[in-house]
Amino acid sequence: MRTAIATVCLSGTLTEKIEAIAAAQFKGVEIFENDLLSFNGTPADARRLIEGLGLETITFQPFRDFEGMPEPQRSKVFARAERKFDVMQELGCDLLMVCSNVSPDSLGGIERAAADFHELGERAAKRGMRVAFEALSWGRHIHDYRDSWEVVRRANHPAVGLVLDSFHVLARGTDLSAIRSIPSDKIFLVQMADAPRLDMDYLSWSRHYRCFPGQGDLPIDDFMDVLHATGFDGLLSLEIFNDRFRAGSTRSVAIDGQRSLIVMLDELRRRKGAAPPNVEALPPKALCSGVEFVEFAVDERSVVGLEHILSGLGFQKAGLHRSKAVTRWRQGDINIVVNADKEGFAHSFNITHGTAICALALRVDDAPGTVGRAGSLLDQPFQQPVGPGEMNIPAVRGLGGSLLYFVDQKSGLDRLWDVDFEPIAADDFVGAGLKSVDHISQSMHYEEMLTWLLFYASLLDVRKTPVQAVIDPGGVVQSQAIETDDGALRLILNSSQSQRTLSSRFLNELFGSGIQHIALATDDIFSTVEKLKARGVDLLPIPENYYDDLEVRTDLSVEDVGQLRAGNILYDREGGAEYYQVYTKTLESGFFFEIVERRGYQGYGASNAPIRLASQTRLAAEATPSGL
Ligand SMILES: O=C(O)c1ccc(O)c(O)c1
Ligand SMILES: [Mg+2]
Repeated sequence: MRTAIATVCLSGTLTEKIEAIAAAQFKGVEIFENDLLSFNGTPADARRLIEGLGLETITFQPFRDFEGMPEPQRSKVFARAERKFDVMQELGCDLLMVCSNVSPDSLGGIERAAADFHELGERAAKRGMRVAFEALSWGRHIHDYRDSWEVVRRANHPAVGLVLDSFHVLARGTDLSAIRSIPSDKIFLVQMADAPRLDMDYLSWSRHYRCFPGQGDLPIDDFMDVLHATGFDGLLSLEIFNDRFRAGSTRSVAIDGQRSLIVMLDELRRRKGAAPPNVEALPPKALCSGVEFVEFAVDERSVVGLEHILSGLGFQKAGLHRSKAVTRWRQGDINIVVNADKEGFAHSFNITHGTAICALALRVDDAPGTVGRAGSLLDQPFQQPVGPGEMNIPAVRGLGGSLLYFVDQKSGLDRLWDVDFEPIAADDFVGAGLKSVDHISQSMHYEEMLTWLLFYASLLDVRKTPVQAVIDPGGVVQSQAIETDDGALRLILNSSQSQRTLSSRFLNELFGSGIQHIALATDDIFSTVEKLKARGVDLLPIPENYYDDLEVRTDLSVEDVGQLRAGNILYDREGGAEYYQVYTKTLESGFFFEIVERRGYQGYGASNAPIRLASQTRLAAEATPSGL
């Protein structure tokens, strides 16, 4: 299998795209015609650029509106093809990709199209070239791979082959079984693209929403299984048209592409017990059983405020780091590390971002295996010097330059609290009933959302939930959860295109993407809220109207609603399952805590989010001097 990526996937100029593609360790590239037309140099210059970086141009595309044209257009189309062969010769590319005709002038008929392709094959072969035919899902006469294959079959020419594009095949829900009987040597190119499930016309869906395999909802694995059944071992290339990719980081999107292919082929290997040659076997996805700790980077000033909040929430100072200005705060199964050291990663993070979460540690089944997998997925490993006798906890770089640590039992990494910390005796410790980290909510730039989705989903054994649009007073926030089947790990990714949402404002405050809030779980929200109040914790006030509505919307008694109202507790229900949420007021840095109680409930209270966001926005406006 030779993998490649189309230049159309990436932002930037042709030069930037080619450099990013080479840096992401691709060996092949599809040159999208517009990238060549806008390149300030000859095709031979482009060839030097491409080949100079060790890349090969696997195809030049698209050649449009070719088959089934009546005269005089037909002759013109062939003349145009000859000109493109000239360009390809200079470019060093031997495969022209032709997509099915969309012109209203084109005539239907498989036989007519096959005759056109036979002639094009003759012309290509004379120059040592080949042509490959793709059925666009919105093609005028040909929009089904079974028809494009019939055209190729009847063209009956060694220089004429088929393109299978997973988007066009899967978007239409075409039966995949016919792929099994296509001779693999007639499949000249496979283009891979996933997409979210959207109800819209094929063209708009394809041109704006495609994404890398695994980032969307299409049954990519079914497609790969039938392709595998043909014995296909040829060119497999990513072809993504996506507005976010066009605005995103050229380099990181190229790496995402490579990462998506590595995972997709490894999954194929796992399902089939074998894979096409040259496909590397990865360690399995990490089984994550929870969050071991959350680490805050603070300075001398902010440490006081944070520790005050932590005590208010019922945390106890449980350990002092043996060699650094770092403390462990603990309650139930939750560990919060407060890092005020003047050296090292947390300090640098604090200088750049202010008081913020600089690291997250996950409990996994096999920490060395997880970092091994991360390495194969082109994640960025992280190392910093450790003190004598201290534990070296493996980590990779995560969102916004923060760290993601992995702790396991197998390697003894879970002994870190005894090894690295001097315990502080707990005398009269009474917590607030907080048990575990329920979920962690991260805000990021809109263009990065698919990057981090893939980052987590490629490394960890998690599933993603459908994207929700949440209404903030300043705009719409896209929100997506990534979770383990048992809910031991729940991460929320948030992003918005508006600059005025709290999510975007947090990014500005933090100077980057990061964790905006952590939800902690209790088994008794009412008792926890009582304890927090007694400790003077300021909770986010919720408007009266919300509780009035709860009285009529649910069958909760007036007393029940009164209790919710008194505690500023939000409530949601899914069938018989119930969810309770309460929020601390937002800290200076834009960060806040949430406390939740789940009674069989699996969601995140999406219907309450606009109420909470409006309250937070109102409070933020009151706190900001008007400037008048
Ligand atoms: O959107 C298009 O026109 C287009 C062009 C070339 C392709 O390979 C494709 O899948 C779509
Ligand atoms: Mg295509």
